[in-house]
Amino acid sequence: MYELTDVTKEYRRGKATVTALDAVGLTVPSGSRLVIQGPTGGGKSTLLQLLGGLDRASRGSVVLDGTDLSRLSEAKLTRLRAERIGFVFQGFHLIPTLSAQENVETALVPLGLRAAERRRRAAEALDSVGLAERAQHLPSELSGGQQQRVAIARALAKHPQVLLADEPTGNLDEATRDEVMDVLERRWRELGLTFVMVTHDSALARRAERVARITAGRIEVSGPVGGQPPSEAVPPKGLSMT
Ligand SMILES: Nc1ncnc2c1ncn2[C@@H]1O[C@H](COP(=O)(O)OP(=O)(O)OP(=O)(O)O)[C@@H](O)[C@H]1O
Repeated sequence: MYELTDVTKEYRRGKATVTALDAVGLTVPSGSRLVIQGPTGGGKSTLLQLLGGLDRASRGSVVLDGTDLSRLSEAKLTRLRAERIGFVFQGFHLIPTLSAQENVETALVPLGLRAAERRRRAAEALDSVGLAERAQHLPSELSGGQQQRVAIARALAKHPQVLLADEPTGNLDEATRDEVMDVLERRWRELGLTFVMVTHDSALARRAERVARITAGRIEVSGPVGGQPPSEAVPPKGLSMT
């Protein structure tokens, strides 16, 4: 569970100070989904970076399961990110010279797992997003939707508690967008992840239980605080998508 209290983030731009987040308070219960929307420059990506420990708040606290991310040493923050937080971005950020399997394995290197265990987990993660048969393909041999599914497998192979996605369908056409969103939703429910996603897409936001709107650094949240996924909507495990 995330608990944010009075979180302010300021950036220096020359002599000017930009307030990207302004005294934000927010709770995201474990296992729930929150979609973040708002106008460009409102502070959405900044909030996601603070949730992911990629940056630190200027003031206030960002607490994940009792740990204040703004107070952790750099080494502990790096470790926490590697173990507990999966990221998916708009540009898939796959390494072009590595196969899908090798791309997923890279996320497991910081965990100190043996090579055989890395291979097993990466294969399992690719299978879970319907790409078992594409494991040996290079990113250039995969469609955009398949590349994003590799990126999702890479984010989830470490078995994180939290999945953070910044415009994960922003580079995809409508049909592919739904395919990728279906995979994200299914894995969120099956794994009981805490799932926070930034999107401009109102159709995707309508699927969410809670939506936060950030405008000029101020946040407004609509929907129930609990926001647990409805259990009857859980699709069958092992659903295959190729
Ligand atoms: N590294 C930085 N240095 C200086 N200013 C920054 C930096 N990152 C973000 N900002 C500023 O902080 C504000 C919030 O930016 P942020 O990227 O969080 O907005 P956003 O809602 O994600 O926008 P978009 O929808 O365009 O991605 C903007 O005014 C932006 O210019």
